[in-house]
Amino acid sequence: MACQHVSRHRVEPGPRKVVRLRARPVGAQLLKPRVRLRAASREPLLPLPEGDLGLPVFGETLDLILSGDSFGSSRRQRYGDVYKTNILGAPTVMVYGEEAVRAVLSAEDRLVASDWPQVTSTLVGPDSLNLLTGPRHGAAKRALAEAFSERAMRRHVPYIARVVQDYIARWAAGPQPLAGYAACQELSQALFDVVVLGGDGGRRRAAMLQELMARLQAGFQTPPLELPFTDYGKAVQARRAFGELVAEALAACLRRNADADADTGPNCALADVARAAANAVDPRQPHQPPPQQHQEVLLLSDSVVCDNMAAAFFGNASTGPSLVKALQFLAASPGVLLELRREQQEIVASHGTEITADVLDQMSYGAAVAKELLRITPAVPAVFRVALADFELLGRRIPKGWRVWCHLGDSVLKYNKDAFEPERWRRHQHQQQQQQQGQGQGQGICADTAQETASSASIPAADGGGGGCPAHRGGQVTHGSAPAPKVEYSLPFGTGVRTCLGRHLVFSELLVVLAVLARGYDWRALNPGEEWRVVPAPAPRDGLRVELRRREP
Ligand code: HEM
Repeated sequence: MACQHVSRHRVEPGPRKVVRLRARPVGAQLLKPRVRLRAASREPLLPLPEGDLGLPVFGETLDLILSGDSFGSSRRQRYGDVYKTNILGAPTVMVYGEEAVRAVLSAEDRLVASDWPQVTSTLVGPDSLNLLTGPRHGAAKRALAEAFSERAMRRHVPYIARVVQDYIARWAAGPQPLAGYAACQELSQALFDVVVLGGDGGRRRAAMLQELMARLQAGFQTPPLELPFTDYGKAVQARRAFGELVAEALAACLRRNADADADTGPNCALADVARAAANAVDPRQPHQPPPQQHQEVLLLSDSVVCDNMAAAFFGNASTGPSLVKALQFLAASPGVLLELRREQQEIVASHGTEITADVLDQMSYGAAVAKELLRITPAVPAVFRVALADFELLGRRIPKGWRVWCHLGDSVLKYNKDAFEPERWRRHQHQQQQQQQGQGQGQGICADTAQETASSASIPAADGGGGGCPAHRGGQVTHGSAPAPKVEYSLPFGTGVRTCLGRHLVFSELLVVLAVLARGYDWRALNPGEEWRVVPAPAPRDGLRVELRRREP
């Protein structure tokens, strides 16, 4: 969803104050704030980024559509990590490179803001995380965070495993070849149903959710003409139907929450949110302590909850494309699959056959594969912002009102040309460990590194960063003696205050899928080199047909 929209913004002419947005070498961020904002500078106007604004009105839109990912790679090569273009009449700055992307995304609400089309308010919701800004966004995110936290997701792992096992067993028993992409989308909806909505995850509900999602997505790609037979009108109806589904699920959750003795398994995320809402004290009522300074209060009314379940539902649309990459890239990499199988054999020998959170913790190779699946052909190639003020980035002036596209990894320029190489994450982890030993534990180690080494299978970085210690991601190591080789950057879940809410869910699902496939199945892709398209959303061009069967014991 993050890449589905285009909107126009007024560009104000003339000289203005420029705020300096520094992209620091990432290692230096361990000690100092990542972005240093200077008071508005009086110095002469900085140059705009290099690049071409193209034809009047159309800009370079046609070129972007026709040349696909070579549009970005050729320009990045020519102009560097920050260049200007014009997409659909809106001057746009393309930003690449971990340092620059992090710098921009950490200036959310001060120098940049999320850039969503107006229909988002109708098709997702005015109180969704996507549209909320500033303290209200922070308040909503805090209220939702626990329900989607790593701790909460650990409880769901056995249930995720049951759904994944059922679906994959059904795929293997069904007609071959299997349409892998559609099957993975259905699986991702079933998992959303179980974990988020508390549904049964059955095929009927998964298909219904997928149908609703297809209509909603189509609504973003057509003129907002709300008639019963237009795509937009159907999308509005789909959003209403989703709202009713959430209302039913919420009522069921409240009944379940009230019946504390019932043994109904773990709360779904919606039930956790409903419970948090019920326990929240309204500080606007008399005799309640006032909210802390600068803390916005956002009571989780039913409509706020519903809008954010819709936001989660949209976010979940990126999961199917990520799961199907497991089928494609493992089929094409027998060595990786062999290593995964070996790891699973060891885990089964020591932990038995059940798949739990503790089992996922043991999947250090599986975690490397999952990170690589998130890195390669990323499901969300870029996130979109608009500049709220003039600011400086890498010596260039980004004018107020311009759109800013932040690309989430080097892999975005290598769709269909990139190498699938989970080993890079093991090398990376090894480097981190060496760094830690060289420096003494706990000294100058960033949170990303600490989290990765605490649990080898843990999700990358609390801010969604995919690469662990930044000192290894930006190329130049700044807190060790010897420079490490340049490592590609990968921020599949974004970074900053808008980091993906569902990242722990996605990572758990990916690990479970890897474990189930490696333990019990053989498969081959009919077209192992099948290319991916990027527009309107990343997906294998022909739906990835695979022949899948249970392994002989
Ligand atoms: C592989 C799957 C996924 C990928 C690659 C992904 C990626 C992202 C990215 C890059 C962002 C940041 C957007 C921005 O900065 O503008 C984001 C935000 C978000 N994601 Fe995900 N996502 C995935 C799955 C999910 C799932 C499963 C959920 C819900 C359960 C979810 C819910 C959200 C929400 C609500 C936001 C908005 C956060 C905010 O604005 O504060 N996502 N996602």
